[in-house]
Amino acid sequence: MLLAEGLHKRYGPVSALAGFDLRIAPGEVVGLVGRNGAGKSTFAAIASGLVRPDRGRVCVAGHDVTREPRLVRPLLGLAAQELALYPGATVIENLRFFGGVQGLRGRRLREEIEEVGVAMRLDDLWRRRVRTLSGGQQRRVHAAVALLHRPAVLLLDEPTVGADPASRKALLDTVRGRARAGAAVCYTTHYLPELEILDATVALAEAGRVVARGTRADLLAALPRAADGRAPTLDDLFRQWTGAPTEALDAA
Ligand SMILES: Nc1ncnc2c1ncn2[C@@H]1O[C@H](COP(=O)(O)OP(=O)(O)OP(=O)(O)O)[C@@H](O)[C@H]1O
Repeated sequence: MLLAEGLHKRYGPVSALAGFDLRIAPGEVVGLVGRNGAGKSTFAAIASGLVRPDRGRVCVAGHDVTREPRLVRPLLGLAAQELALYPGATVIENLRFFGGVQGLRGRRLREEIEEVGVAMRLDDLWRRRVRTLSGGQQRRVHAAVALLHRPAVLLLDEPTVGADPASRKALLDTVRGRARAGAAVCYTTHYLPELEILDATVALAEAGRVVARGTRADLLAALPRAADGRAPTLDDLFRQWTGAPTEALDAA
C-alpha cells in the first residue's frame, strides 16, 4: 500500500507539489493523469525516495520512504520518465545487474528475467546493446527493470511513450497481471484509453494537487451530461478540471 500525505515541493519560485495526497491500495492501478507540469513526475520521484519533499510524507507498507529507505527500496519498482540503463551493456546484462541490485540471485534471478522478458517481448533483444535499440525498445527494457523483483508498489511514469501497439498491449497486460497479484500501481499517462484497459481508478493532478480521485464510474457519474445527451467520458472529466483540449492528451 502506498500513502502520500500533504506533499509540498518547490523548485525555487516554482511550486511543483502543493498539498498532494494519494492513497493506493494493494491490487489497485491508479491512473495518474494531468496536464504537463501538474506534478506527476515530481510525485513519482518523491514516492520512490529520489527527491525529498519540503513537507509531507510518503509511506509504503507503513514505512516512511525518506526515513526508512532501506526497508522501502525492495518494495518499490520505479520506471521514471528518464531512462536509467547502461547503454553500452546488453539487455540481459542490464536486467542481471539491476536484478542483482534488487537482491535477486541465481535461479530466482534467471526465472524472473525469463518471465519478464517474455511478458515484455524482449526475448529477441537479449544480446543487443541498449544503445543500439530504438526508443520504444529501450523504454520496454526500462519498464522490465522496474518489474523484475515483483515490487509491492509500482511507479510507472509514461511507460508506453513511443511503444508500438503490440508492445503497449504487452506492457498493459503485464501491469494488470501484477495488480491482480496484489501490487499497488501508480501509472502516469497522457493516453486516457489506457485507463480503461488497465481497469484503473483515476487520480487527476492539477497545480501540484490531486483534484479528483475515484473510480472511473463514480467520477463520470458526477459529471453532467452533454447538451446532446451524450454520456460523459474521461476526456470530459480531464477537460473540466484542466480546461485543456482533449487533443493535447494524444499529442503529448
Ligand atoms: N528539477 C526541477 N527543477 C526545477 N523545476 C522543476 C524540476 N522538476 C520539476 N520542475 C517543475 O515542477 C513542475 C511539475 O513538474 P513535473 O515534472 O512533476 O510535472 P508532470 O505532471 O510530470 O509533467 P509532464 O506531464 O510534462 O511529465 C513544473 O512546473 C516543472 O517545471
